[in-house]
Amino acid sequence: MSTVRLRGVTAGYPGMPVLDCVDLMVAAGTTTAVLGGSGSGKTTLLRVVAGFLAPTAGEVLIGDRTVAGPGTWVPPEQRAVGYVRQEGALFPHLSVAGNIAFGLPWPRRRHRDRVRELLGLVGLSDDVGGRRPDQLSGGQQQRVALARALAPRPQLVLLDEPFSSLDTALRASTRDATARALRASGATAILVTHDQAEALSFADEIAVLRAGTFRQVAAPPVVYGDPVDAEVAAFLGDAVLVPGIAGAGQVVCTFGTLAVRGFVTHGRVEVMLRPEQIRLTPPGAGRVDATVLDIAYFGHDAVVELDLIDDATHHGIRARVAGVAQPSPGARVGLDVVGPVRVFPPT
Ligand SMILES: Nc1ncnc2c1ncn2[C@@H]1O[C@H](COP(=O)(O)OP(=O)(O)OP(=O)(O)O)[C@@H](O)[C@H]1O
Repeated sequence: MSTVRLRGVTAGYPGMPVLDCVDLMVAAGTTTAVLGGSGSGKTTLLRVVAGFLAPTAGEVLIGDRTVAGPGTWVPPEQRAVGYVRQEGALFPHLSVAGNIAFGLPWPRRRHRDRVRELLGLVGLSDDVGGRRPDQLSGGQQQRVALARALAPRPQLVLLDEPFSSLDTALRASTRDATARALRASGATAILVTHDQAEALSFADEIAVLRAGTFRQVAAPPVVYGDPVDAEVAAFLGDAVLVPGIAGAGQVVCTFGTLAVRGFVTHGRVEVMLRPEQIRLTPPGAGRVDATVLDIAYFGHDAVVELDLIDDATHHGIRARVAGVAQPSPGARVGLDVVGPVRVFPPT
């Protein structure tokens, strides 16, 4: 396992700049999820780290070794990096065992014990080894692709949206098996995804990529609870945004006076809270009253759309509540706010 560092990396394609002076540090044995929208440069970043694309500026270090930088270029096959793609890209003519053994150094390709160990590592039984890839489910194929990538004990594993082609149930189980296998192997990993929930649940750190640069790199609870700006907040999940006046650790807004987390700019601000911070009460028993407009029921919880009128201005507010007791559209309810909120300079 190795620490991975990108320092001032700029990269792209002819006439198409993509990454602009990007810095990133992934500590040895940890997983960082690079989260970004379509076309934000996630795959380009992985290609630079793997050695399929040379940066035009900056350097990439894997462990203590510079693998790309001014005057330095280590080809992909000498970087000890495993790569798992969206579709596992298994060799169709080889058995599962043959696919995994393909990832082993040549003299060890006949080592059945290592293949068995790798199957166990990704949560597959021995008898799967004799099957062809087309006799496996999509989730099993992705696990085999991971086993093949882990076979040569790489310093670093790069995962390019490896769960995106799987349905919801298979995605969760394959993701858990992958996380367990990575932890057990001790590999450093970079996962790219555009799925917020996946990034939040899978990684030790999240790096939010927008417009060619990292807007925030931090642990999942920090990027979710303390996003650097309203754009990152909205990218990480549902965000309730209302105007307010801030000062001395608190903010006055349509919900009344609320405690603020983190640094507080004084004066006009945008107040951000998450829908699960809003608790519904009987009318008159909360901080303010609102009218229920609509409810989206998801089983485990429900999202309640509310109309909150403050000083003749209507605010559309979203609350996430437990799925059992929901109000009906048209009902009046009270609203309470749980925990501190975040404030940003007004846009
Ligand atoms: N080979 C290429 N030649 C020219 N432009 C490219 C090439 N590959 C990607 N691009 C462009 O570079 C930008 C970043 O692409 P990249 O594939 O890194 O994005 P991404 O974040 O992985 O997107 P997605 O989530 O849709 O896969 C996009 O605008 C894309 O069109």
